[in-house]
Amino acid sequence: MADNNTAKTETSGNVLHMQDVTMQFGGVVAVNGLTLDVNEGEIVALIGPNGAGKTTAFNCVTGIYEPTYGKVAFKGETILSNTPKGKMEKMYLGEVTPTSIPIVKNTPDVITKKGIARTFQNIRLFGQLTVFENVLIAKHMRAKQNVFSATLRLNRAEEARMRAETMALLKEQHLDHLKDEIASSLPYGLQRRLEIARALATEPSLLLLDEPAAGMNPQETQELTDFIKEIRETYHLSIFMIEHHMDLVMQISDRIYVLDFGKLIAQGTPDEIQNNQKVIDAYLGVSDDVED
Ligand SMILES: Nc1ncnc2c1ncn2[C@@H]1O[C@H](COP(=O)(O)OP(=O)(O)OP(=O)(O)O)[C@@H](O)[C@H]1O
Repeated sequence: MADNNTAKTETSGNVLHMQDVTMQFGGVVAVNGLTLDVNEGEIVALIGPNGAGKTTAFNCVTGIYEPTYGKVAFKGETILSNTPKGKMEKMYLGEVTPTSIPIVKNTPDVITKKGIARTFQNIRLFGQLTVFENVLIAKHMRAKQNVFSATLRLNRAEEARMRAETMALLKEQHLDHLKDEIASSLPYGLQRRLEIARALATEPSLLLLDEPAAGMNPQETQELTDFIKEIRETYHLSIFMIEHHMDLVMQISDRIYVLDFGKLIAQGTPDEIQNNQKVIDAYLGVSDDVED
């Protein structure tokens, strides 16, 4: 694989490029040679049966995991890149044969500052803080540019600016009337909305949503579908989303990637994916005893 740290990806307007990303835990290859792209302004879904490796793939983009092998580039800059070393060189079970590529490491906070934000499968708000405080903390995260400003108190003007921006964001998200509510006291659907607002506070250009419709009823899911389309336009976002609600996925995705047992088994438009036999088999589970 030709590579260097600053190489631009081939696709113009490419926001996220994952190349041969492999994540191995002991003897389990959770993600196996995953290559995919998210281009500017796209909504791209990553789907697949339970345990297919979707969340692990997200964790490899946001720096929670250091991939065992492969590269992740954001707007043409390699943000994570690794090749098996030491014991893993012998244990490696990935499908792509590793080559010697430069090692690039970045922690999740650095990756967030570069412009990638995410939400989690299990909502991770600061439950005991207010709606306002949850978003303000994310603003602070964006503002802290280095260790000095992170350890010194911010000046009053900057604090006031961040508070004003937090309020403006809550208004845009129609959450301003709830600003003093304790986050954990909100209904589930609103907690999800708040988690997205908090992600937006870091001013991302790529937003990763991990099962945003989990636990929602059909009406809430439809509202969320409209909401995701709306924030893509308002904030000029590219969106990469894991989701099990197929109605939502088929309605809003420009393109879909399908994982099964860590490997990409299909990619295409919603129409192409719906009619793909490999995808249908993966979801239904092909079994030898179905004829009985
Ligand atoms: N930290 C870890 N240590 C060991 N194995 C792990 C770890 N994280 C994930 N796995 C394994 O990797 C595989 C993929 O898990 P992952 O959670 O990424 O799947 P998923 O597609 O997101 O599933 P779901 O749709 O149920 O959320 C599973 O077999 C899982 O048990």
